[in-house]
Amino acid sequence: MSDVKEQAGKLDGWELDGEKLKKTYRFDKYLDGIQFVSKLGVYAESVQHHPDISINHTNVTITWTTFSKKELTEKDVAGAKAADNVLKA
Ligand SMILES: C[C@H](O)[C@H](O)[C@H]1CNC2=NC(N)=NC(=O)C2=N1
Repeated sequence: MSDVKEQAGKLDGWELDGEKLKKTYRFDKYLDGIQFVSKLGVYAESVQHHPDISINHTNVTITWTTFSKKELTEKDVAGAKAADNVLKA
């Protein structure tokens, strides 16, 4: 297994699915999820690496992959960590 995937496998609550890293965050309130997405969007712009985001009422699913390379990269692992940190901030 690649180094990146080994790192990905150690992340809390993140599911490794092929070349994708996925996690669903569940919020009590709809606008809490929206605020989380907004903050993560600021991060994504700052590093020019953007996750797929699916909002289903109070559940927000974040999927990281590097589409230009069609594979999981260190940027995706960093993005997953950043998403968890955004939640704590
Ligand atoms: C030019 C720009 O940096 C690229 O198009 C970036 C933008 N954000 C990106 N985000 C992700 N997830 N994968 C990419 O390959 C990617 N490419």
